[in-house]
Amino acid sequence: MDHFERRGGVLHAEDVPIPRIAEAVGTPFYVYASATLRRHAQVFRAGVGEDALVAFSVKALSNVAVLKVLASEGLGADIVSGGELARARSAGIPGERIVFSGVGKTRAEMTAALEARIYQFNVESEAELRTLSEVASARGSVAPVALRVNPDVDAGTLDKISTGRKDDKFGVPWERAPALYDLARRLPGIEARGVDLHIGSQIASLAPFEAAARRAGDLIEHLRAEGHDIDRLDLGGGLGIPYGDGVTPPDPAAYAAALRRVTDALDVRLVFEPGRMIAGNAGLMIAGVIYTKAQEARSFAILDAGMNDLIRPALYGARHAIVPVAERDGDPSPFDVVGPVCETTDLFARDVPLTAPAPGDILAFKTAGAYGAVQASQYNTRPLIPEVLVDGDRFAVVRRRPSTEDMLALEELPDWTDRPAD
Ligand SMILES: Cc1ncc(COP(=O)(O)O)c(C=O)c1O
Ligand SMILES: N[C@@H](CCCC[NH3+])C(=O)O
Repeated sequence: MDHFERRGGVLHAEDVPIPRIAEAVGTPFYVYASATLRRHAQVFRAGVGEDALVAFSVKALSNVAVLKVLASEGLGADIVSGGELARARSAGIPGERIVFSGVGKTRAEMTAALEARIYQFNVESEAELRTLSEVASARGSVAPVALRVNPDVDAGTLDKISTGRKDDKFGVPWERAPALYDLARRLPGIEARGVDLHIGSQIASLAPFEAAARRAGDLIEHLRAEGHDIDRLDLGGGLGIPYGDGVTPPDPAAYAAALRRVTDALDVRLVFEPGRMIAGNAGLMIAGVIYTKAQEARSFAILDAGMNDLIRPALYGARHAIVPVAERDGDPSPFDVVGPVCETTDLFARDVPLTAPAPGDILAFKTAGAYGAVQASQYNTRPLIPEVLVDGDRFAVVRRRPSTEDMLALEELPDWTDRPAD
C-alpha cells in the first residue's frame, strides 16, 4: 500500500497535489511519503517481532530526513561505508542499532564504527577479519562480529543483483566458515557472536529465504557444538516488491512468519536489513515533458529526467510504471519515454500509453523510492535532482538541487592548463 492516490484525476502525495510541489521545486524531483515509510517500518517490525533488530539498509535511500522518520519508528541502520555511518548518526540512530556490511571496509571506516559502538560488523573475508582484529585491539576495543556466509542459494532474481551464489563476490564460502570462526576465536579484539547472510535483492518467493535460513541454522548448531557462543542471526534484506510488472512477491507478514518459523528453535536474536521493501513504493520520481517527436514508426516523449537520475532501467533492464500526474481525456497512444542524456540506453520504457503528451506535462515514475536518488550521478553535468518529503498536507525539500556553481566548486585549476604544448 502506498500514499500516492488520485484525487479529481490528479496524483497526490498524501494530501499534497503533486503539481503544487512541481510548481514550488521545478521538475525533475523525487518525492517520498512519510506515511508509507512509517507504515512499512511498522508492518515489518510487527511481523518480525519487537525483539528483532530491523536495520534499514541505508544504501536503498539514504536521505537523512528519511532516516530520521524511520529511526523514530524504531528502525536501525545497515550501512556499507563511513559516509553511511555518518548519515545514520546524524539521523540520531544509536550505535547499538547499526550493523556494518560490505566487502571493502577500510581501517578508517572500522575505527569510526568502533567509536560509534555499533552492534555488529558483518565480516566478509579472512583478510577483513584480521584487519578488524588489528584495528580493534590497537584501540583496546572488542568488535562484535557476524561472519557473512555465502549459502550458495540462487534467489532467482536479476542476474546483476544476485549475491548469494558461490561465484558472487560476497561473504565467505560455506565450507570455510567453521575454520574462520575458529580463527575469530583466537584473534584479539574480535568477538564472533553471529552468522550473517544476504542472498540478493528483489526476491519474489519465500523458498530461497527459507533454504538460506535453514542452512544458517545448521551452521549455528554446528558452531555451538564446537563451543562458539552464537546468539545472533542476521538474515539480510532482499524481499521484493511489486513493480507493476505482474510479479507479486510475498508480503512482509508472510516473509516474517516463514523466517520466524524456520529460526524459532535456534534461540538467537534475529537481525533484518530490509531496504527496498521499506522505501520502494514510498517514493516517486516526477519528471516533466520537454518535447515529443515522431520518427519512423515510433513516437518519443523526451523528459527532463534522465538515466543519471534513475538508472535502474538502463542498468538492470528494470521497469518502473510511468503515469501522467494529471489525467487527460482521450485515447492514449504508445510513446517511448526517454531522457535528455546522450546515451542510447537513456530509455526508461517503450510503448508507454500516454494521451497527447505535450511540453510541460508531468509524469510520475512509480516505485522509485529505493535505489533511485542514491544511484544518481551528475553525468552530462546535470544537477542531482531534489528530494522532497511529504507529511500529511505539508512538504519540505530535504535535499536541494545544487547550482552549477556548487557542481563546479570541487574542481581546481592548476596554472599550466591554459598554455599550449611546446
Ligand atoms: C548486505 C545487504 N543488506 C541489505 C540489502 C538490502 O536489500 P533489499 O533492498 O533488497 O532489501 C542489501 C542490498 O541488496 C545488501 O547488500
Ligand atoms: N541497486 C539495485 C539492487 C542492489 C541492491 C544492493 N545490494 C536495484 O536498484 O535494484
